[in-house]
Amino acid sequence: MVTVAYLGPPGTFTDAALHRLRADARASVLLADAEAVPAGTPDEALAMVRAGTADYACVPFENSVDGTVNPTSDALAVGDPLQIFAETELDVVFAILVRPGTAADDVRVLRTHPVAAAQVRRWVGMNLPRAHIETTSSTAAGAEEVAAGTADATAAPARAGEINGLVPLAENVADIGGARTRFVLVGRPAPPPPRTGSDRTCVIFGLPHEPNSLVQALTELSIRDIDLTRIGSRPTRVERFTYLFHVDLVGHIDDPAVAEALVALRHRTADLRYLGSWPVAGGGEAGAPPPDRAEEIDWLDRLRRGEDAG
Ligand SMILES: O=C(O)C(=O)C[C@]1(C(=O)O)C=C[C@@H](O)C=C1
Repeated sequence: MVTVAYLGPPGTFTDAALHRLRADARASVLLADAEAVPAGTPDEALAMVRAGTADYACVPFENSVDGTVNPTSDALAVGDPLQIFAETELDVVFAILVRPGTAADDVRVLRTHPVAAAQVRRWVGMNLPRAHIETTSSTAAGAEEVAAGTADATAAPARAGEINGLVPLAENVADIGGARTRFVLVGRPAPPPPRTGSDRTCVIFGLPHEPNSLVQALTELSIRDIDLTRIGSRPTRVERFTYLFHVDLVGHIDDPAVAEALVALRHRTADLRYLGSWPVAGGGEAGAPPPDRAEEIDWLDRLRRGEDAG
């Protein structure tokens, strides 16, 4: 039986993302009849995969308002290598959940996930004037705390309220409309899903403290017309003030341009970690796909065979 760890408890956005992955034709092949096991943090879910107590982990990866989900990125960057096999995206809107009978004026402590807090802070400031926002491990953990009486309110998916016997003070709350979060399905290294023509590849690497090292690494992508969709740096936490670069690019390891760029990046960077190539959510557009160079590769093959290359 396949086991999939996810950022729980039940009722989180990640729980909803896992449901969506189960319904996705490609990801459902990996997740058929999978047993879902809640974990307290992305790190814990990924550690279960590394330890072999789970086959996959479903974790939040990137939010359109708050950016990269750092606890996930940091956990992917160190420890035994892991690989991303699928992604899904969810619209993120919040219900402000309270125990029945709580009025807006009664809310002193609102506890929710830090990424959720970043998306409702303005609304809370305007509508819950006495509330102080504190952070907790997930939105649904916030809902459990409200049910237990250790917080007065949370910002969470409406389903977290149904599960925990809470009621909404407000629904469809979001400081910036149209926010989305991207979630990924992570497993131990294995052949990536086949190239679809609308794929993403993720790498993490270190760079020597030398002039131009970042420019040179990025030039390996730009000269091959490879589109970057996300770049960030995070402290290595090993040596003070040294960083790892996290890069998402458009294309698949089986795209010749991406394969060449990976070889070149491996040469120019330190500790390059390949985090996988996988189809973009919903078969949507990833961005400009890398050129396929089919004509040039054919030309090279003909040269190798000693044929008239033209
Ligand atoms: O706490 C949850 O419900 C989560 O699934 C985590 C998470 C995140 O890390 O971004 C997911 C989506 C929302 O952006 C807020 C929180």
